Amino acid sequence: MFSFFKKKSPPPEAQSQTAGLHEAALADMSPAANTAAPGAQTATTARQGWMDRLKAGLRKTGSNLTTVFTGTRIDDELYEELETALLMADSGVKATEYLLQDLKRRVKEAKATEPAQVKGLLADAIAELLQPLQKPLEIGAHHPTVIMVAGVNGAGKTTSIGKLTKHLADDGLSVLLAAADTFRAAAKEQLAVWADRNTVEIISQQGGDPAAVSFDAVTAGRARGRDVVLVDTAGRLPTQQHLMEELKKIKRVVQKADATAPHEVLLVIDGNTGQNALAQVKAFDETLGLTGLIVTKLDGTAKGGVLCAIARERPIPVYFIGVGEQLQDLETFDAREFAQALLS
Ligand SMILES: Nc1nc2c(ncn2[C@@H]2O[C@H](COP(=O)(O)OP(=O)(O)OP(=O)(O)O)[C@@H](O)[C@H]2O)c(=O)[nH]1
Repeated sequence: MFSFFKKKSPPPEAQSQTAGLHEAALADMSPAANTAAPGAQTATTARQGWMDRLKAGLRKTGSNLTTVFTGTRIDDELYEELETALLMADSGVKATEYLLQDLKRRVKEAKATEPAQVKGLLADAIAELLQPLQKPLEIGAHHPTVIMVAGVNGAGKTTSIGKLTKHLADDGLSVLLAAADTFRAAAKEQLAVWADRNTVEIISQQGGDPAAVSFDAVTAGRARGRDVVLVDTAGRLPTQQHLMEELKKIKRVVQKADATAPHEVLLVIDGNTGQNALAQVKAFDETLGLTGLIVTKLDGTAKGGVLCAIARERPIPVYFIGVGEQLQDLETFDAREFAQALLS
């Protein structure tokens, strides 16, 4: 299932041999991929299943927004209700103001007369606002690609790493997990369950230093020729200065094992925490320099608008979103799909 990852182009000499595979990989990447390719039908069906789960997951956020359009007139009251609904969805003041202005312009241009049309135009405005967040995770430019994963306690880091590992392994990529969460007793075991399940290796150290575990994992990943090294770090709050310093140290030590690493620094945020998640993005970005986000627990939350706030205030790519605890509940982020699911 290549739709999850964009693989970096191989060098020119290798390109001719792998052209078919590479083209297939890129062709399938888009959710709206051409259905003529072999296996594309299955991919389309899987994506449809995902769209249904996404719609169900975002229902709570979406229902507050869609009720705004049940009236018969496009008037100040409609825009005021919409403003409240966007703020309630944790879109934040900046994104809400931006969306309202953009929407009014679109309504004027389209000469819309029905609230239902305005709903469609809002979906367009949200999709365009979220577009900069849509970017595939690239694997293959480095061997191994080292991905460091951080986040506050309970955001869903370990679960997301497990799901990601499974998807990578399904794509034929070899994965080595670094259990650098040496604080939480069960974290290593939790990763080990995923490692067993996915037949991937895990590097851990009883009560060890997280930076040392990460160093060992990157070194082992290089020596063993693995495609990806995933580093799971312990949960921490951005206000815990010493723990934020520890993250910087892990990053520095990873760089010692491979001067080009980490190639990705991901933050996992719990979508349920709304504006707080935005504050986490800003704080972790300032400490670590984030390259991507994974937004979990968008199922059952009324705060899914936080993605609009992120797009407006700290547009870091959202590689994946999660709408449940099952493996298939983590998928690539698509701006238009998200906007459509929100306003369906
Ligand atoms: N509903 C829902 N639950 C999720 C999702 N992602 C993760 N979870 C659940 O959230 C809980 C915490 O997930 P973990 O992966 O242990 O979180 P963590 O960030 O590794 O936690 P710490 O290591 O304590 O910081 C678990 O019960 C997961 O099953 C999601 O997308 N939706």
